[in-house]
Amino acid sequence: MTQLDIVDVGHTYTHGVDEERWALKPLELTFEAGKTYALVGPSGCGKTTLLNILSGLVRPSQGQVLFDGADVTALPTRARNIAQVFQFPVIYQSMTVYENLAFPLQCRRWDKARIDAKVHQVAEALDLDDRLRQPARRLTADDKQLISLGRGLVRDDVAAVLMDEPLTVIDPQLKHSLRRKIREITEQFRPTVIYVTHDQYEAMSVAQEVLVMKDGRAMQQGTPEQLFEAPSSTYVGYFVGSPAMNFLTVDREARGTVTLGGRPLAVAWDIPENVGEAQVGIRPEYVEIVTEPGPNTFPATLRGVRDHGPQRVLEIEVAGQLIRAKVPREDGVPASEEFLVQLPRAKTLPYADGRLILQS
Ligand SMILES: Nc1ncnc2c1ncn2[C@@H]1O[C@H](COP(=O)(O)OP(=O)(O)OP(=O)(O)O)[C@@H](O)[C@H]1O
Repeated sequence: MTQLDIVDVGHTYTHGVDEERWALKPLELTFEAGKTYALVGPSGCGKTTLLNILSGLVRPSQGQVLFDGADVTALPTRARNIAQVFQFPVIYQSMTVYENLAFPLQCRRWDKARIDAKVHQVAEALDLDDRLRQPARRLTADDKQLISLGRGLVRDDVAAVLMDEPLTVIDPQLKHSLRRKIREITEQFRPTVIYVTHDQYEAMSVAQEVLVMKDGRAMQQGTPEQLFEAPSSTYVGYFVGSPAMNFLTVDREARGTVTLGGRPLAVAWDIPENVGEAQVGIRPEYVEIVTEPGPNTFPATLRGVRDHGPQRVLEIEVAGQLIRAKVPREDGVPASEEFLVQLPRAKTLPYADGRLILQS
């Protein structure tokens, strides 16, 4: 496993356009050895461009790519010792599962006994050990994707495993178990993994660190918990979490205090006076339905109810603005359309001009 560094790397597919229009604006990133990272963002945000720069398929317009400190920017893909898992499983159809897993090791001239031990170790982790003698073409798409991943894992010296939307062709009911399996085996084998997806739920469930991208820029990198608890921008707050984070426009009063619909609102930390348009963000999971008035309680009106798996999402109007509360389904629906909500102070974060105000 290898650390990958992106040093001032930027890319444009069209020469001569100004940097604002580059597919990837110059950025610095470190992918630590042995960790799984997800690159997530909407279509066209630059995820594949970044992945292709790491694999060597695209030579960046500027900057350097370092593998354990060595400059690989000019090296082609085959010289980078990476494993790739694509949207569609790429396996040797005419070979058995065993032969597919053994092939990269035969190319490296490992001896038979060592190959055999390694193939069995990886096949067991992938739950494919009972199908080693089967032709690989007979396997289902999710098992074929596991073989693609396994072919990277058998190589102890692989620098990184790059995965590009690997669940695209997987049946929805199998996606959940394949996500879990990928997480388990990357934790066991600890390769450096860069996993591209446009699905924030997939990113949060597979990766230890998630990089949220927008318009060729890295918006925030952090653990799933950091992105959930403290999105650095309203964009990340909307993009990560389901339903999205609530953002409410508030009024600033003297000495950094704020009001919502004319009532005082205590926020996690103070808002300096010199910031732009102020909002507060609160996750639907933290909005509470209460019966007694108290700190940070506001009159609310129920506007809609949606079921969300074992949870229920209440659409609520507070101070003329629509927010969502996510509550356990067994809690039922408030008896009256008019009730009180509480926005717990510690979970109510201040934003100005779309950016989280940093705690001073
Ligand atoms: N070969 C290319 N030639 C010209 N422009 C390209 C090329 N590949 C990508 N782009 C452009 O670069 C930008 C980033 O594209 P990229 O494919 O990296 O985004 P993405 O986040 O991976 O999107 P998707 O999820 O749709 O694949 C987009 O505006 C896209 O149109």
